[in-house]
Amino acid sequence: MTSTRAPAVAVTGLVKEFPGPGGPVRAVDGLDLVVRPGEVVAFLGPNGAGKTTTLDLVLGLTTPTAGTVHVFGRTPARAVADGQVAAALQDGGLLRDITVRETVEVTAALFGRTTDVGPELERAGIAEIAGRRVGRCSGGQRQRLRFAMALVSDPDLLLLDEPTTGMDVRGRRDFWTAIRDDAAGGRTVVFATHYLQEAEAYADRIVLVSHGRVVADGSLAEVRAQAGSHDLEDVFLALTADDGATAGPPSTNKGAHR
Ligand SMILES: Nc1ncnc2c1ncn2[C@@H]1O[C@H](COP(=O)(O)OP(=O)(O)OP(=O)(O)O)[C@@H](O)[C@H]1O
Repeated sequence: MTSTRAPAVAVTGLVKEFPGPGGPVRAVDGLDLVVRPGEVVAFLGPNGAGKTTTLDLVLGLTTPTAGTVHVFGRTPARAVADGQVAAALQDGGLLRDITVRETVEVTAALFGRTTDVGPELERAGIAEIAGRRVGRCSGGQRQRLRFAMALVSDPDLLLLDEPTTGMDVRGRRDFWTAIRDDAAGGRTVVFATHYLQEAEAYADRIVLVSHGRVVADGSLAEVRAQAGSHDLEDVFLALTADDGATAGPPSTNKGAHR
């Protein structure tokens, strides 16, 4: 990891529109966000709020309709190419016919790394299934594999989109222990989740988005105070009250145009 004084993420006036049959769909609608190095930030919001789209923009996977994104003061593309930012995404493509170890080795090779990937396999809790073909891995094991792949470049910033979906109880506990250890070592982590208890337990800061905008941002205590409730679920429901009517079902078109 390298150290730098620029914000880990600096997003200003971010807008992303996708073409839709009834006109453009505004997935991100003027989002501002600054993440400081070393923070662990939970990105919360209802289905369709724009979380994944924002993470994709920070990774440079899509280009903004308007606004700017900087990662450690650089373009996302530059930061990704240098391995300064890495991600474990929900639907990152995996090759079914190679093994878990080979998958991580291929990822490491992309960064010119030839050293053993054993430490990453250990850290992600998949050393014991290193020889298993990806196609035979469970959903939770694939999530762990995506995590191992994200670790190979020793990124300063880790973006995680619903990282523990499909993981069992021990898997979640081990995963968050690894993440907190990383954060203690200086790594910045931004994770999107629907598990509010994970946000409460593991994030330094909570950013709640609704309709592509930030509607609450602060420590758990600050966000609770903003909504006047001690219960994060109540806070979430109060601050996203108008989402249910418009957000519709979980976005099923993820990746369709990406
Ligand atoms: N490639 C795309 N083409 C068209 N619309 C899209 C595309 N990607 C996302 N959208 C739309 O943009 C909005 C935001 O989607 P996004 O996936 O960012 O939400 P999310 O907060 O990650 O949701 P979830 O919690 O369901 O994962 C949704 O209305 C979605 O349907």
